[in-house]
Amino acid sequence: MKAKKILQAFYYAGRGLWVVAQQERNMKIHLVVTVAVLMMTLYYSLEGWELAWIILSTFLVLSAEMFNSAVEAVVDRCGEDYHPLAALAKDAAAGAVLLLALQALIAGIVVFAPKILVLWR
Ligand SMILES: Nc1ncnc2c1ncn2[C@@H]1O[C@H](COP(=O)(O)OP(=O)(O)OP(=O)(O)O)[C@@H](O)[C@H]1O
Repeated sequence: MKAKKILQAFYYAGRGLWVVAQQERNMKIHLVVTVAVLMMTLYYSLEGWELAWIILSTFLVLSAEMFNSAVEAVVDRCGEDYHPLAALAKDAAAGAVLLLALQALIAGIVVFAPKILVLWR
């Protein structure tokens, strides 16, 4: 009985990932970037700490986008009419994604830029 509940929770979580990946344009962009970063990670041999930063940054951005989609859905469920609090909720959630995307960009530059520059020299 308990095992069934746990499996069900995984199913709902997986369904959430699947639906957001299918419906949200920004999540599709994040996933394309994730595949590109994965390919770069396989191409360049990364140190343990570099790999840890890339994996952490990637998962943080994807998770933030999931939360952003959740906030958007809840706000839209509350009503379509304009409300400053609805704007604040959506803008703040989008801001969180932006902050983590910037952090991921910086981590990507710190890790990959030296390796790419070596190839150009
Ligand atoms: N009900 C609302 N009341 C006030 N402002 C809103 C409302 N809905 C959306 N907005 C404003 O419009 C912006 C864009 O909202 P929208 O729901 O289109 O999200 P989005 O970021 O474009 O996401 P997506 O297009 O991926 O669903 C919000 O960040 C917010 O500033």
